[in-house]
Amino acid sequence: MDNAHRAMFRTQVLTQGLFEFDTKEMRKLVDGDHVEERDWLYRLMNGNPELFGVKQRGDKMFASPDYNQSMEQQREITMKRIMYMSKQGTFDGWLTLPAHEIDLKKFALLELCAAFDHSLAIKIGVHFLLWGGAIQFLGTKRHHDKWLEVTEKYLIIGCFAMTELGHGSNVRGIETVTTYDSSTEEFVINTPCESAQKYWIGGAAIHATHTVVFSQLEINGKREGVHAFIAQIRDANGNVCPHVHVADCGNKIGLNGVDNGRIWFHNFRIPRENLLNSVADVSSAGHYISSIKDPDQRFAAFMAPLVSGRVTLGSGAMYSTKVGLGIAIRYSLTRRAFSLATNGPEVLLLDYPSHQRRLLPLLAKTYAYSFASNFLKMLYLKRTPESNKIIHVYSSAFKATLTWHNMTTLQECREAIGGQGLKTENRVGQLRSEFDVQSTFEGDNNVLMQQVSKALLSEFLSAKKRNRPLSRELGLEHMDNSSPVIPSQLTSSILRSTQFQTDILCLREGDLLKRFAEEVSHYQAQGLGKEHTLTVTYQIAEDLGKAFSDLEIFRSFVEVEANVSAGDLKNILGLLRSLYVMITIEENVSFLRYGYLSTANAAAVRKEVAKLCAELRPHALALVSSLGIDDTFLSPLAFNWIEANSWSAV
Ligand SMILES: Cc1cc2nc3c(=O)[nH]c(=O)nc-3n(C[C@H](O)[C@H](O)[C@H](O)COP(=O)(O)OP(=O)(O)OC[C@H]3O[C@@H](n4cnc5c(N)ncnc54)[C@H](O)[C@@H]3O)c2cc1C
Repeated sequence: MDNAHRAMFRTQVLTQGLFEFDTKEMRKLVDGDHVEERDWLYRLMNGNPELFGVKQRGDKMFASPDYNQSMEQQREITMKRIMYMSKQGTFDGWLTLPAHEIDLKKFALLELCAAFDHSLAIKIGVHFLLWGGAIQFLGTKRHHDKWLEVTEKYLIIGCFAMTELGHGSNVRGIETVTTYDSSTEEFVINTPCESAQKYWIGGAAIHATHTVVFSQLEINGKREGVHAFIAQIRDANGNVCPHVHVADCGNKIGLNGVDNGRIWFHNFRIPRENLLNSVADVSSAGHYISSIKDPDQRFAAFMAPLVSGRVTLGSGAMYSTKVGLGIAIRYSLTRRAFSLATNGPEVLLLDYPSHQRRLLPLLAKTYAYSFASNFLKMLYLKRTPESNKIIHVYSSAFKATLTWHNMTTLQECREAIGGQGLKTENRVGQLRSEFDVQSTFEGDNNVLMQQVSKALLSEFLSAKKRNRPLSRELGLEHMDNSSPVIPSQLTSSILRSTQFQTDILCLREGDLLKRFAEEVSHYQAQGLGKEHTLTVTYQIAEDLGKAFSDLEIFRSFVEVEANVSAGDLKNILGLLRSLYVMITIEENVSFLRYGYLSTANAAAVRKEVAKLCAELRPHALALVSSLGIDDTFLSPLAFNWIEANSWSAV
């Protein structure tokens, strides 16, 4: 490489800002916890070049799966990586230590796995969080003693069979049926029709030896609703057990390292003890017993294992978003295109205001969403039986918002790096395919958002009926006061104030919740049933779900900032928060639709977005360096891409 090119990579990447903040301190805020353990896992992966695809490109090393391998090869190497990580102690204590000691570490390491490869994270997640979580949350001592340790050591491999061909989001509608035979004290599981075949079950096609089967329980001809059972589907030699049929779901648009499969059961018998019985049990004589009498509450209790999955999907999505932004923003600091004057130097991509507008708001959102995801993990960690409903609302809203953001960001990053985005080596486009599935699994995003609005409505109506204050846990207490008033003329300093930002987001949420309640009551007065009413009011419900999510994400940002003392770090956080709020307002038409902003004020917000982007531009490199992604997980495009593409490197 000639000297001119060398200088290009040295000087442009080191563009200095007006002030400098401590990138290590920022990383601690973004990661939230277990920074050293995350670095330990980076070292573990980078230390096994063959298994983790670590290769030299130019003057740097990069670790990445080879997505050009066949589906079979990708599955095999994913399993090998897991077994290697297991041997190195990565999963020690994941199911046997008390939750408050291990959960955050578990989540931290899963985030790292997601940044390396989604299949790796999902395959581990299915085994530990879905299968293992079902045993933990739905089982009792007899199941914990028998299954948790062997699961943690990978002596068995678990999967989670909930979805069927005919029913996904509507779990209550599943058709697999389990009856009880008191003469042998066994349950008998059956797939009564083709739409009842279990579908998409991660691990079922090849590796899983055991599964949790979700099924309708029928006792003495009476349907007791969905229950969960343990079933061994393969023997120690990997042969499928009698009375079970398994088929492969085949190639997917991404996530081919996970062996998703289909399962049918034909008079498949399991011992009575295999019913996961923390919620309900069947006596040896065949009597159904449950301390939860309300079928709705009983069903909700069976959905508990899905919550931890939702918590980690959001945080894992943020990690792959950071990889995309790390690559695209670093590239935009070294790549030039066109000059603004004849014979003038070509302009760096990130010096174009339009390029800043494409990437920097996504970066600000990623900071905001990372703080929100850390908040959610703490909420989950401190859970009590009473807080389950609240966690369900937050995890649903954040899972949807964060995974949607992940897709938008990866697509924008793929376009921002131009033609290089097509090269699998550059990761961004591939990550987009690998993570696409997140918006529909572990709760379809649209369905989850409906549940958020429903929960807010039910809290609002219940508080009104009982004449009590609105829930602080859901952050609705602001509605007990009069609605905030937005200044008629918004200046830059007002727009950047936390007071204005709080007011506008609260105004929107409060107003939408009241409008939603009014619309629902209007339709009910016309004689429409409760469920039907909720389907025709979907537009306002959709706006409300987003409003709740945006406000709570903003609040988690403010909380992080409050714990940082005055100085450069706080200054940069202030800019990021303001950009997060401005872009949220700019992108959501609801602020104009319902009149929370005048058109003049909406124009002021738009101008502020551009101003904030320009102010953040000098900090772009420091901001992506603080995201906690090891250089090896980026791609040659993020560094010296000329060297990596030189003739000598071919
Ligand atoms: C790669 C992969 C791995 C998976 N792994 C597992 C696994 O290990 N175990 C497991 O049990 N499952 C697994 N799943 C299944 C996954 O959880 C389901 O795909 C998901 O729950 C959605 O169900 P569905 O595909 O039947 O879609 P549906 O629920 O039928 O949804 C289809 C569409 O209808 C919309 N819709 C649904 N209900 C409503 C409504 N009330 N109002 C308006 N619109 C609605 C949805 O928004 C969606 O756009 C996996 C799926 C994939 C693709």
